[in-house]
Amino acid sequence: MKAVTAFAPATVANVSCGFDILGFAIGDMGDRVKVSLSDQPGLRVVSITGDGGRLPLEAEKNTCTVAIQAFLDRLNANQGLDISLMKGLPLGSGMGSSAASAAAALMAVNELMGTPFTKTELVPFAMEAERVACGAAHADNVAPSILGGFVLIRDYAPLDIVKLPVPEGLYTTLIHPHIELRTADSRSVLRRQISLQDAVVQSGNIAGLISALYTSDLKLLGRSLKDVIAEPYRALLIPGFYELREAIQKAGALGSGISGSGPTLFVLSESREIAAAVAKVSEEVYAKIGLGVDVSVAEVNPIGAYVIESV
Ligand SMILES: Nc1ncnc2c1ncn2[C@@H]1O[C@H](COP(=O)(O)OP(=O)(O)OP(=O)(O)O)[C@@H](O)[C@H]1O
Ligand SMILES: N[C@@H](CCO)C(=O)O
Repeated sequence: MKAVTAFAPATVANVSCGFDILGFAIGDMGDRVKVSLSDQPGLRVVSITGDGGRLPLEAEKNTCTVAIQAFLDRLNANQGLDISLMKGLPLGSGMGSSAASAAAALMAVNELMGTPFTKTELVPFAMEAERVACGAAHADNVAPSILGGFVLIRDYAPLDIVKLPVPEGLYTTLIHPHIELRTADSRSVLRRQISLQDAVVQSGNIAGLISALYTSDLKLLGRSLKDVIAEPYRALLIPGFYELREAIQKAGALGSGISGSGPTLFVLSESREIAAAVAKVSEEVYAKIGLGVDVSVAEVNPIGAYVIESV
């Protein structure tokens, strides 16, 4: 039976000031999904590795199968499919774990079915998976995971996705303290209303960030990494957040923020050396706090999801 395997990378959603509307794909860590044609009707998750046995096998709960079901529904198709998921990302980390599974699954099934959709057209199917994973159909992880690079979701109704330029010489340090934060939980601490003053501050920073990407002005990019909407509430859920931020600034970073809904922090730097220095001070801060941490340095992933093998 024909089978296709695809990969989709980790993502940094929000990029500080762009709550639910900005994200970028990062590095070469991600999830792999194999989708095989089957004689049996319906969708089956036949195996999951790398998740410590924690992810659901039920088709209506796993983000791979939820996304594929939305894809098949749009085609009015009811092809039986077997799905194998190889998790490469930690759950509840803020690195777009649920999104990477959905994005890889869609790349694979799209290839298997003769590529009826463009990459951009796959995004709404992956958003349905996010709705199941965290209660909100946000696109700022799934869109960059599928498309690569920096992506703006200008509007959700109707969906308007804009690919943004990736400036050269940008390095990201990802700091993942060993706690787990469910996106649904870190969305529940947010305020439903914001003040006019905060709206003005946030708009200025989003505009600054977009401008910085087009002009490759890395200092402006760093200055624009400010979030007055989500970070003040989510920072309280991340041990050592303010201490870490101070150490990061002293190490010479351009700026930093919470990756997606946390607990991972992303830090942007203009050289690999500074990004490595940020990694070192982060390990020191967490050693002092007594909490384990994984730290890595990566560049923006410009490609996004891709097909690895079609047999
Ligand atoms: N294939 C899957 N991969 C990952 N998570 C999945 C998958 N299928 C279902 N889920 C559910 O999604 C939730 C994990 O998503 P969550 O949004 O908390 O983490 P994340 O994707 O790493 O974070 P973030 O969206 O902040 O980047 C878990 O509750 C998990 O059960
Ligand atoms: N924009 C989403 C991203 C989750 O990774 C949030 O901040 O809740």
